[in-house]
Amino acid sequence: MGEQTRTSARVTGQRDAVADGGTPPVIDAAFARWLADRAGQVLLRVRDEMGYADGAALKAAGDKAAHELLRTELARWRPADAVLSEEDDHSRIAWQNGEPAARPDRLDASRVWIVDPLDGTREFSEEGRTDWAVHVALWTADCSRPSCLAAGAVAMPARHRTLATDLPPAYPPLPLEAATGGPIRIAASRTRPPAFVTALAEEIGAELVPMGSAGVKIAAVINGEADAYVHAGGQYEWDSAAPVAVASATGLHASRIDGTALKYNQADPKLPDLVVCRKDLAPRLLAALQRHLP
Ligand SMILES: Nc1ncnc2c1ncn2[C@@H]1O[C@H](COP(=O)(O)O)[C@@H](OP(=O)(O)O)[C@H]1O
Ligand SMILES: [Mg+2]
Repeated sequence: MGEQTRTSARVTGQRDAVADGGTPPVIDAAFARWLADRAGQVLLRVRDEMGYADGAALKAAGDKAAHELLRTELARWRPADAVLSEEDDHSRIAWQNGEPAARPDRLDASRVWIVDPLDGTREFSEEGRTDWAVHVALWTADCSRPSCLAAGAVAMPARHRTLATDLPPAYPPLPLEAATGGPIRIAASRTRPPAFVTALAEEIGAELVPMGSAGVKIAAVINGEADAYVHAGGQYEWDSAAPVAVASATGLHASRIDGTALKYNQADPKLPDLVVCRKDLAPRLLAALQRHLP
């Protein structure tokens, strides 16, 4: 290939890249933000184009469009990395007698992107609701960060806000009421709050703040709109990986509700419970949780 051909191929390639959203950042955390934002733009377009008359169709179309965008861009820009996506049937494990029937390749990979193309799917399908998100996290085998999450981004497109580990938000301010032992605010599922969270809130005199999406709830703790997010009874790695990466980078506490570490890229992607809260609240909350473990 002559230099002129090479140059024009480079220019054409650059034009194509710009048309599709440009060349992404090289740094993983900035790439995670870029990717989550791009999927968020796709989701806003799907909402605009379809409207809200058929909620089930809107949910399915949103899940599919965001998943395809993430899969395509990860294959294009991070081809050597493995992916665990909520919407990817192949990434789910078939179990035989309590063992994985086939070991997924990601268990031997050194870098795995754990993505939830649309978290808060129900809220996405309801007109006017902004509590839904795109999650993009990077798990690495070298495990230099909490829970081995090297990078993460949570895009909240309908709020025009993205939180990511490249520019972790400042540690949230300590509200005077909470600092002096007053009521704390616990973000909880608006549609299926675990029964024990209600009991826990009563015991410690906390107020429950209902909202959709695990990512949006953890973002609420990061932003200081809530003091904690407590969940139990079922969830998967993709529901929490990205927001936990950002919360940890911000300086918040994140663990299982029994206080043990959150582990990602496990054979079984179920990760049924977690607590994210300000560090100063963690001892009080974990002690109360011990009395309410489901
Ligand atoms: N008991 C449960 N079992 C499995 N997933 C659950 C769950 N409770 C919540 N989730 C998942 O956690 C995310 C946040 O839920 P909620 O808004 O109710 O707090 C949702 O993700 P998706 O929207 O990606 O499915 C939801 O499906
Ligand atoms: Mg989810």
